[in-house]
Formats: sequence, structure tokens, C-alpha cells
Amino acid sequence: MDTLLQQMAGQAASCSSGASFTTPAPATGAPVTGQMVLLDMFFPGFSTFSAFVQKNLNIDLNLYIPLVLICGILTFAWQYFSTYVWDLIDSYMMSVVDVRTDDEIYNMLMGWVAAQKFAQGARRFVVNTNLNSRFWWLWRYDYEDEEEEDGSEDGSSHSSTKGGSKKVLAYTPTFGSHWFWYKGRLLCFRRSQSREMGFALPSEREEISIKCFGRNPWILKELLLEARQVYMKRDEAKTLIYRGTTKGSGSEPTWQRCMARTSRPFSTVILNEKVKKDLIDDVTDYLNPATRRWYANRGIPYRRGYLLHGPPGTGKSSLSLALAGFFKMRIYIVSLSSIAANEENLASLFSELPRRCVVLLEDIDTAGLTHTREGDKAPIVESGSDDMVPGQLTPGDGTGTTGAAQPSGRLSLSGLLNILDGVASQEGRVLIMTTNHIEKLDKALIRPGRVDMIVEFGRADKEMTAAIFRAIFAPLEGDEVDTPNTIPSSPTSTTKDLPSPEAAAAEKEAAIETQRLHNEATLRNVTELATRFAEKIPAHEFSPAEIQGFLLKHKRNAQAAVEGAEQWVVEARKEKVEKELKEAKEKREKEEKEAKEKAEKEAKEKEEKEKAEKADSKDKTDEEDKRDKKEKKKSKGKSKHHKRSSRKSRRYDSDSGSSSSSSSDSSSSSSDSESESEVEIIEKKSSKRKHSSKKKTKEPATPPSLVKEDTINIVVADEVPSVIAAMASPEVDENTEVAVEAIKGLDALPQISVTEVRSTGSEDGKDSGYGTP
Ligand SMILES: Nc1ncnc2c1ncn2[C@@H]1O[C@H](COP(=O)(O)OP(=O)(O)OP(=O)(O)O)[C@@H](O)[C@H]1O
Repeated sequence: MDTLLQQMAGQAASCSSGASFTTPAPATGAPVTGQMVLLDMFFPGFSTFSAFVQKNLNIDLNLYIPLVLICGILTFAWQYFSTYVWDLIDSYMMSVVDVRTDDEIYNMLMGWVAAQKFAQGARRFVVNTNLNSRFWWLWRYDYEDEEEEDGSEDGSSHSSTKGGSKKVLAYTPTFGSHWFWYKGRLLCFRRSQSREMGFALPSEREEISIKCFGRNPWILKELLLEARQVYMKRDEAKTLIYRGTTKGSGSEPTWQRCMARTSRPFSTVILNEKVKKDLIDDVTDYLNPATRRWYANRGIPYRRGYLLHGPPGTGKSSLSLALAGFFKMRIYIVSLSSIAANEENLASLFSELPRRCVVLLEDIDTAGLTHTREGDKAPIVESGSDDMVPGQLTPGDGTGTTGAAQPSGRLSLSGLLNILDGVASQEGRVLIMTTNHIEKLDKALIRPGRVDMIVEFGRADKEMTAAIFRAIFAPLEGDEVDTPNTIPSSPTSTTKDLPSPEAAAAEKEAAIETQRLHNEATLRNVTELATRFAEKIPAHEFSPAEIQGFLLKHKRNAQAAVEGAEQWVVEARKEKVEKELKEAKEKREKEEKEAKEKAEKEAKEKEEKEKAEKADSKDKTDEEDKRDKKEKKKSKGKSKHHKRSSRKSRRYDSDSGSSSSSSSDSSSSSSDSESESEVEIIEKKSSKRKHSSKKKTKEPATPPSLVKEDTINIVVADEVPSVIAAMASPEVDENTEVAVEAIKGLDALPQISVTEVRSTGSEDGKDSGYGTP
């Protein structure tokens, strides 16, 4: 190596200086070797530094040069090969799981990652107030829920309170690879920017993956299961609500997770206890795995449907949510009054449903499914097929008109029925339909098998009113202690004005005590107050929602609610009447407007029709005029021709022997005539051939005038008299008559019978159309 270096250095030195191999060192006087020269080239000043070290530290750096060079080469080689080697390891010795951002697993994994130590200790990290996927249908849900949920219990996130709203800050590692230990295994969390998702927002274009050494990915699966478990646990006490919607501006339908609501206890839905119990028992039995097998063994579709009906605000949706929460199922809501609820979208949504869930079809009466299959009560649908319903149009056409809609864009009753129990429907789900007008529904929709239980909801009776009152005013566990007497410290107050800690504690205690006493008093009086309140509210007049609405205005003062009840009833009635009047007025105005528009439209259509008819009749008259003129012209020509023919045939009769001269005459006369005619006599090759020889001999006797005048084909047939008689009939036109006359003149052909007389060559040179035998 030394030798090589010396040679290289020598060359370099000779090139650079053109002098001898060793030159005296400038500072120390020590000889500068070829190596030094070479190193000086790459690291300027190295020889000076080396001489300095040698002089002061007595270390000869020249001895280490080979070592340094070897290290350099190795580093270079490692850089070159490491990527290749790493790729090999990655491909053959590691397992990887990729997680896309447009799936809910992203939310699960990121929630888990944020709780890990390696994420909290990351030097470069991303901070979020919401860990969920940036994709809007995964991102928007339970934003508020997490604010109150997560806190910083596990250290994964920190809450900051500003302006009263609590925002949770979550930290996750930034883009790049991050190594961490999980259950004794070294894993790599990698976050990268995806270049594939073309139309996605930059914040959506993200991918995460987790790698582990070894070809068995069990540890990754375990991690994902744990992440999912943590995620689900967070939602355990909640009812997850999904709504059927169309993605962004596109028309692709999807279930959007819109909320995770704390499950509503069944007890808070005020309904006949027996009905409630029956409902719960029925669903419990249905969800039992043994029942599923029972259904399967008997070939009965494993489905259960419930219809909840009643006026608005009587608790139908509340009961559905409570039911889903009670059985820890997700609830998938789709409102059939939404314009996106067309057949295609619904079918697509139903095919995406999980096996075990509650499906809530809201307001099935507003979907336009009031059109019955019996047909008698069917509203008049202007166009479309029999069972098409109005109002169910493709997104973007919210006009509600039937005429403009494409049939594929509407929801038909049979379409809905197919979806409910056809191939697209998922077995194992609990179907709940709600309606305000059961009487409008088709019997096919609510027949057993589709609807197995009907629950009626009514306006509040006395008992219900009292129950609503108690539900609102009875103090419950977890209610926040109200401390109305606490005076908030003003921003201008100084520390001097602040009460001492003991005084503040005493004040707080006093407030709590006041509240407790207040609660106790309320509790004691609540039943009595509820009875008094119920007496003041007329039964079956107001919905539970209306009563609840009033009570919520006085939620901190039950006494005030009771006292204000009568007044509220009067006002509510007045409001109702006013509302009804307003609605009636609006309805009338709308109807009038529609009628006016319809009348205008009809008048316009009529006018257009009349115009078109007029134009039509004018065209017809013109045509008829033309035809008349033509016919007149024709008949003029024909009468001329007839006269001429008669004249000629008479001439022929009188002068049959001078045919040649007649012929020449005729030819000369035909030269100035409008049309030329000739008669062709076609022999029929039949048993009557015996006449052919005679005919042949008679042929020259054909009237020459006729041959030139018009073209008449005569098919020789059986009997002359009958044909001639037929030809002489009134239907036979002048041309034929000409021919008949001509034939009559053919006394030389008594045996020929005529079966077809066809005239060709009219005035204008076209087929005249005559010639029916
Ligand atoms: N029977 C009830 N028990 C308890 N709360 C009720 C009851 N009925 C109505 N409410 C209250 O009234 C509000 C509206 O109720 P909900 O949405 O369930 O009515 P709905 O019958 O589904 O109305 P709509 O037909 O308009 O959808 C809710 O806040 C609910 O708490």
C-alpha cells in the first residue's frame, strides 16, 4: 500500500511541482513525503497539521494514514451497499403492515401510537387536536366527544382550555422511521407521504406502516388487535351513529360515522313498560346465537323488523338509539326523505352494512312510498312506471317533480322491498322503520317478515307528563353541583381582595350545602310537583318533546315550571293555531301557485298544439291543392288522350287494312303528344297455347296507334268476356277503358282473355299507379 501511495504521491508531486519526490517541509524542515502531498491535495493543510502534531505531541500521523484510508473506503462501500443490503433484509427478513388513511383502522392505530412512550418522547413530532384520519368521512365524527374523553390520564395527550372549550393535544411521531419496543420485539413505525392518492388533500396523502423483523407478522397483528380493542373500549359506553350519505360532491354512497353518543338508558324513554319489555325480550331472543341457527335450520331469513309510528316528537328515534345502546350495536341511520336515498344508493348502503347492527329507516312515509301496491289509493304520478314514487330523485335534482327524473334515480316501493329483503340485505340486522303516518304505508312494506312488531307512540297522557317531569327534575348521580352563590373573582381584583384559602373552602362548602339542601327539597317535592304539573297539562295534546322543551327552560327550578305550566299551555295552543294557520296559508299559496303554473303550462301547450295543427292543416291543404291541380292536369291530358285514342281506334276500325299508313300517321301524331302509349300483349304459356299460332299471326294486327300512345300490359288468361266486363266496371279508369276499347276492337282475338291490365308511362313519365286487375 505504502509503495502504491508513494508512487501515486510521486506522480502527483511531479505533476504539481515538477520537482523531486521529497521536498523540505516549509515550517519544520521535515521532509514532505508523497503521501503528504496526496493528503494535502484532499485535505489542504494536512502536512502542516501533521508536522505540528509530530513536533508537539511526538505522534507520527503518517503511521495512521493507511488506517484512515481503510476506514474511508469501508464507509464508502457501506454507503454504497447498505441500501442494497437493507432492501434485501426488508424484502426477505421483515414483515410489514401498511395502513391507509382512508380506513378507520388509521384512527385506531394513531390513537394507540399517541399513547406510546416512543411517540411522546419523539424529538420530531406532529401535534393534533384530532387524531383521526383527515378523510372527511372518518375525520368529522366525535370531535367533541374526544374533547371531554381523552384528557391526559395516560400522558398521551394534554388538554388546553381556552375560552371555555377543552382541546386535547395529541402528539404523534413525524414523517420518517421510528423504532420502538413492543412485547420484547423491535418494531419500526414509519410515517410517509403517499404520492398515489392523486385527488386527496396534502393532509390526506399520508401512509403509515409498521415493520418487524422475521417472516411471521403475528406481533403486528397483535398490535393492531390491541389498538382496535383500545379504540372500541373508548366507545363501549357509547352508541356509534352512522348516517348514510354520499361522498363529497360525488354520488358514491357511504356510511359516515357522525357521532358517538353516550348510550341512552332505556329507562329514560317513557313508554308503556310492557311494550318496552316486550321489545327488549324480542330483540334479545332474536340476537341469541341459538335463534340464528334455528332460523338457518328452517330456511327462514334471519331478519327482524320493527315499525315505530306516532306523531313527531313522541320518542321513536330515542327508543331506536336506546335499543342500539342497550344491545351495544352500531346504529345506521338513513332518512328516506333525503334526496340521496334513491334505489341505487340504498342498495349500495345496505350491502355495506355489518352483520350485526341496527338499521334505522326514518320517515318512510315521507319517502313517497305512500304509493300503494293495491293502486287504489295511489297518488297520481305524472309519468314513470306504476310503482315509481315522486320525490326520490337523483342527487342534484331536488325539484320533487316526477317528469324530469330518470327512472333509475327514484326509489320505488318494489325497489325498497327488494333492498329490505333481497340479496343485498344483510341477515342478522335489526331493522327499525319510523313513520308519522302508518295509514299511508303500503301493506306489503309492513307485512310480517318485514315488520314483526309495531309499536305505537302517542302524545303524552297524564302519567307520561309526570314521568317526563320526574326524569328532568329528579337529581341524578353525576349532576354537577350548582354553586349559584359563588361570586366569580373579577379580573381587576388583586391578591389582596382574594379570600384566604380557608375562607374560600368554607364558602365552597356552604354553597355545596345549599345545593344539597336544595336538591333534597326538590327530591322531596318532585313527585308532588310532577303530579301537580301533569294536572295542568291536558292529556294527549302535547308530544313528550314539546313538554320536555318547556321543562328544559326551567331545568333549575321545578317550582317555576309548575307555576308556568298553565301559561305555557295557553301560549303553546296559540302558537300551534298560528302555526297551523300559517302552514295552511303557505299550503294554499303553494297550491294556488302550482295550479296557476299548471294552467299556464297547459294553456301554452294548447296554444302550441293548435299552432302545430294549423300548420299541419295548411300543409295538407297545400298538398291537396297541388294534388288537385295535378289531377286536373292529368285528367285534362287523359281526356285529350282519350279523345285521340277514340278517334284513332275508330279510324282503325274503319280502316284496318291500311294499318301501315295508320301507323305512320300515328307515329307522326305521337311525336307531338304529351305521352306515348303502347300495348303489350303477353301470351300466357298455358294449355291454350293452341291459340298462340293464331295470335302470332294476328299480332301485326295490333292497333298501331295504341302501341305508340300508352303502355298497357295485358296478361292473357282464360276468358275475355269476364275480364272485359271487369275492366269496363266503374273502377277501371280511363286508361283501362282505352285498352278495353282497343281490345274490343281486336275482333281478331276472340280467344284471348285478359287477366291483368297495367298502364305504364303517364304524362310525367312515372307509373300512374293504375292497373289493379
Ligand atoms: N317517549 C319519550 N320518552 C322520553 N323522551 C322523549 C319521548 N318522546 C320524545 N322525547 C324527547 O323528545 C325529543 C324528540 O324525540 P324523538 O326524536 O325520539 O322523537 P321522534 O318521535 O323520533 O320524532 P320525529 O318523528 O320527529 O323523528 C328527544 O329529545 C326525546 O328525549
